[in-house]
Amino acid sequence: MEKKRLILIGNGMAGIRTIEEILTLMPDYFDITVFGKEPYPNYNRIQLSKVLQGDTTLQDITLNEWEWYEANAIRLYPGETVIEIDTHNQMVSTDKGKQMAYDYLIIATGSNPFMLPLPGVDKEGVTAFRDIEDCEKMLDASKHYKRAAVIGGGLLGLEAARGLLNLGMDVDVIHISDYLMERQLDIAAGKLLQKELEAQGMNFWLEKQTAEIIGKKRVTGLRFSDGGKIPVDLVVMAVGIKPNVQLAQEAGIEVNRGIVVNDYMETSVPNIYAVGECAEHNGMVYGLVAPLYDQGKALAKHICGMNHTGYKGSVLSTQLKVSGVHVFSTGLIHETNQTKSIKVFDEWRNTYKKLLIEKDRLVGAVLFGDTKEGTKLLHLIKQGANIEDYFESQSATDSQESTVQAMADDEIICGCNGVSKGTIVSAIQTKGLTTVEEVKGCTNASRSCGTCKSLVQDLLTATLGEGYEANEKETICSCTDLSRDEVIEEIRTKHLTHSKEVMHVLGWKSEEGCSKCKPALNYYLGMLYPEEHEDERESRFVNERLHANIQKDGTYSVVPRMYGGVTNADDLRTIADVADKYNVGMIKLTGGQRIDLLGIKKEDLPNVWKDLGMPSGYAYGKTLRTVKTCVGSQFCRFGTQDSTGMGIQLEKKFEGLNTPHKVKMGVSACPRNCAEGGIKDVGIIGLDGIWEVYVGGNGGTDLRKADLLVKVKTEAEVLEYTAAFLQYYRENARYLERTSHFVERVGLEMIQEIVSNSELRKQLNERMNQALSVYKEPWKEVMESDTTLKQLYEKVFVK
Ligand SMILES: Cc1cc2nc3c(=O)[nH]c(=O)nc-3n(C[C@H](O)[C@H](O)[C@H](O)COP(=O)(O)OP(=O)(O)OC[C@H]3O[C@@H](n4cnc5c(N)ncnc54)[C@H](O)[C@@H]3O)c2cc1C
Ligand SMILES: NC(=O)c1ccc[n+]([C@@H]2O[C@H](COP(=O)([O-])OP(=O)(O)OC[C@H]3O[C@@H](n4cnc5c(N)ncnc54)[C@H](O)[C@@H]3O)[C@@H](O)[C@H]2O)c1
Ligand code: SF4
Ligand code: FES
Repeated sequence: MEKKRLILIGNGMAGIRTIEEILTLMPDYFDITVFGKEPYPNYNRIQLSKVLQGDTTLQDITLNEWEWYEANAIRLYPGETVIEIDTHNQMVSTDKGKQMAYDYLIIATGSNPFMLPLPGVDKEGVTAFRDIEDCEKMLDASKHYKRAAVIGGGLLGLEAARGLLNLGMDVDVIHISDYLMERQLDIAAGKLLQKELEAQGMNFWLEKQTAEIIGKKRVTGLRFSDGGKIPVDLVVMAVGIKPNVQLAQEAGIEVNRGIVVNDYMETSVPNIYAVGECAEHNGMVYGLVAPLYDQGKALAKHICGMNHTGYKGSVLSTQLKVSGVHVFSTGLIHETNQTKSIKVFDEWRNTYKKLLIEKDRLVGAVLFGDTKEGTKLLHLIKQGANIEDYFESQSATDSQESTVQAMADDEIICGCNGVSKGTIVSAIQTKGLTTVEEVKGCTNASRSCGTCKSLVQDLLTATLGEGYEANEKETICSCTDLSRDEVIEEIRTKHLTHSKEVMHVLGWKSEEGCSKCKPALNYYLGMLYPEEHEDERESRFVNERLHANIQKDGTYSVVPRMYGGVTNADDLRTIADVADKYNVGMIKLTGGQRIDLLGIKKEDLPNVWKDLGMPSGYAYGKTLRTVKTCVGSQFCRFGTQDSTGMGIQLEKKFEGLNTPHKVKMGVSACPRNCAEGGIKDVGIIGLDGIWEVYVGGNGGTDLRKADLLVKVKTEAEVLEYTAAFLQYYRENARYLERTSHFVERVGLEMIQEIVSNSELRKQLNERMNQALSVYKEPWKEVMESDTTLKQLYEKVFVK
């Protein structure tokens, strides 16, 4: 049988999902051609926010690799735009002069960002946030400019603003309404959200209309309709989207706001369908993937000739993808004459919940601070459930794991992809799935925004029991299917010594690797072969390459080593002279008892180091940072041991050691613990005649109290046990895993068992000494290399 010719216009999320559904139903029925304006395979547009926020990379957001099109015999024309549809002859024409006939045509052209028609909107530095190109523009601008303005305080604007903050920019958000996300939240939640985002560093201008974008060639500022002005170097327009309907309109297809479709996604012209953000169903145009995927499912069934009831519209739910902020809304947001509401505001926990009820039926919900109930509420609203059903369902306990256990089989776990608990559990059981990645591949759950990932994990745990965690395989990154342990094993057995070699021999999917695997491989190779492996500086993060911390304004900070936090008058005088000579912007004492010189120009760095004549404090690296000490027995009347001396010994021994993540230490001489060892990676407390060694503490975002590893009698033993712990951590932690997470993952008992075994401890110490033996002071090394000086610091160094 001759295959039917199916053409898809738009290689985006809704169109390709429809093709996937069609392939599942009738893999060999159509001869498929896809035209995509963007020069990429189908990627996850949703994740652009995460790319901007630094949580993932552009390489990692591809949904369907080139090989997928090939394997499914799909002819893909990337970077090619369809410019005309001839509905009479059933042909399409492209901007590259191609003409192609179809039996069926699907239009999935998505939306265009709405750009306010302001004077100056075409200036350099003004961008939308819709595609990879926009994302790259922002990433690039953040390297050269400081001040960003986002126009529009909706979902997109706030996610963009968070990304720009993460990129080191100052961010103003200009919003037309009197509170944020007014289309998705009520005023109470909107105000709580504003407070939270202000605490994160965003600056808001509410009830403001932008009147003009100022600047010559490039934007330099914004003028508001009330006459006020603000200076900016980058403007991101996020004031909504417009369905991309021009092509359909010109072809005579019925268009209202979007391309008008019926329940089967049929347009007004036979054999032409529309799906996604460009389609209008029952007067609704949707801008979230969940309804678009439902449309795709309905269209696939229809085009494959299956019996079905068609698409009936969707109940929407939204979540903001900004870390540290939990907001959710679904169904009706605002009270009406017919609704009654339940509102709970917990000022102490900073949470807010509003439920809207119409004739005893739950019709809407807004959550702030705690969104655990989101999926359940969405499900109940979709079902048209009675409010009593909700109260009954609340009898489940608060823990998330028991939340999934208490869910009914038809409850939705992944809102974006419409995947129910029953589907996931059955796939785990019948297909032997053991990881989130496998569940994603098999059911699509967690394939879009990713917010349901933890629920999928809970379902795996609930279904597989204790065995799940042991089974979960986390690959290093999407360049490989191998886990960290597998890669290390292969490096060891095949004696691979360079990252490129590892990627080549182990069949990396991308030749160059990505920002996740490159520094990780460099670390693993250095850890395995400290003497043989030559550090691959180019794969390190910028601060480590330059041996200084880059600051918001593009200058650097310099922190010289100050062993145990002890200094002297000569060193202080030298530091003062350097500060004067190089116009240091600020001299600041750090939390780790050192002196930070801030505001130094990149080209001055080598000369600053030379004039200081002190070793690098490594305030920028994945290595030992500081050893904070208390004054101890020498001066303090409570001191039982020489904590300062002990700290200096530790710092001198372990300085420059490459570790999976930064390592901080603290040494105190009595339980008052003035050096705060309880929140350090290694904390030492001196008591009468003994030293306690604590590990795995953290004082940062994931606050964790350190665990007591061992009690010893001598300073030599402190050094020996610390070395054994650190070497065990170096050899077994994942790259970028802090000791706090490592200790939790591996378990304190296991670590105690290893380091208390004298033979294993001896071996760990030997390997540690080998690693330490190759240490070279980095600032000195840079100053001795003309090539590095020229390549990295751009100015000839005065030797
Ligand atoms: C930064 C960001 C974050 C988001 N976050 C979320 C989220 O968390 N949750 C959520 O549900 N939704 C989110 N969305 C919205 C979601 O991405 C969209 O709803 C979804 O991508 C729409 O899919 P679509 O296929 O209709 O359109 P698109 O994905 O835009 O695909 C349309 C494609 O068609 C191409 N095209 C257009 N005209 C032509 C032509 N004439 N010829 C050939 N090709 C053409 C376009 O270039 C585009 O590649 C987000 C959007 C953005 C921009
Ligand atoms: N987490 C998510 O689900 C997510 C994230 C990003 C984007 N998206 C989707 O992408 C699309 C675009 O998002 P969006 O935030 O641009 O659309 P939106 O329509 O949700 O929000 C636009 C916001 O801009 C404001 N605005 C309008 N005109 C303005 C003006 N002149 N000055 C200042 N503010 C003005 C509006 O009041 C509104 O709050 C939407 O469909 C959205 O659902 C979803
Ligand atoms: S920890 Fe104890 S010994 Fe050290 S400074 Fe504080 S009180 Fe004194
Ligand atoms: S809820 Fe978005 S991917 Fe599952």
